[in-house]
Amino acid sequence: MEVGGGVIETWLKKHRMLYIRATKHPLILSIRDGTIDFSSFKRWLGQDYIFVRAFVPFSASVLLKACKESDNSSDMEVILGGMASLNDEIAWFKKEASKWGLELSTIVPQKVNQEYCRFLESLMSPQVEYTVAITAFWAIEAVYQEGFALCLQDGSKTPPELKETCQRWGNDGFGQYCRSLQNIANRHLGKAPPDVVARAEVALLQVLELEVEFWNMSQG
Ligand SMILES: Cc1ncc(CO)c(N)n1
Repeated sequence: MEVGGGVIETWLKKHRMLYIRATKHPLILSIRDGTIDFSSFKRWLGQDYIFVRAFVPFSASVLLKACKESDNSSDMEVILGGMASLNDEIAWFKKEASKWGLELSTIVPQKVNQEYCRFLESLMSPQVEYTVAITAFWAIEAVYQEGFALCLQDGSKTPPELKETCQRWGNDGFGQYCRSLQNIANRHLGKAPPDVVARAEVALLQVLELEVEFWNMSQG
């Protein structure tokens, strides 16, 4: 509702090309036009399960920072809601993997995935400000929401086997959650000192670049 006119919107305009590379990646477009190679999807599924497991402690660290550093108690509730759906998401990955005949325990994280997980770990440090961490947190969720929502639009030819995956991140509820995160990030960016704002922008760019590489990796 408040979304618009904040620091985030300025950054999305400034870094539009990179944002589009992350949200309209050829792999996402191939899901939407139905030409996706299922072996790419399976590679993505296995790697993303590992990523999501690393995303859980990162989310917990953002929650902890919100409790310590935010002046608004609703921040904690929004982040907690996201964590609750992560619980469901992990169960979903297990079910989906068995559907595709993937043995999750045998999956080895690829280099890009390791890098992304290390980046999350670096943001978990207590020295990283809440404003920086929540900006990265928002970006990680928003890229998936925007990408997968594209695959659900009218006229998309998403294969029926992949509809559920697209629904998971592309649904309206997840979209609303991302807008809440965006509002939170904007509110904190609006009152943060310039050095913190600069670090949040760097974190956003790192997320977008890692997201592009994550899709590239999945495409093989
Ligand atoms: C790589 C990646 N980025 C973002 C999300 C969630 O938004 C995810 N599950 N995986």
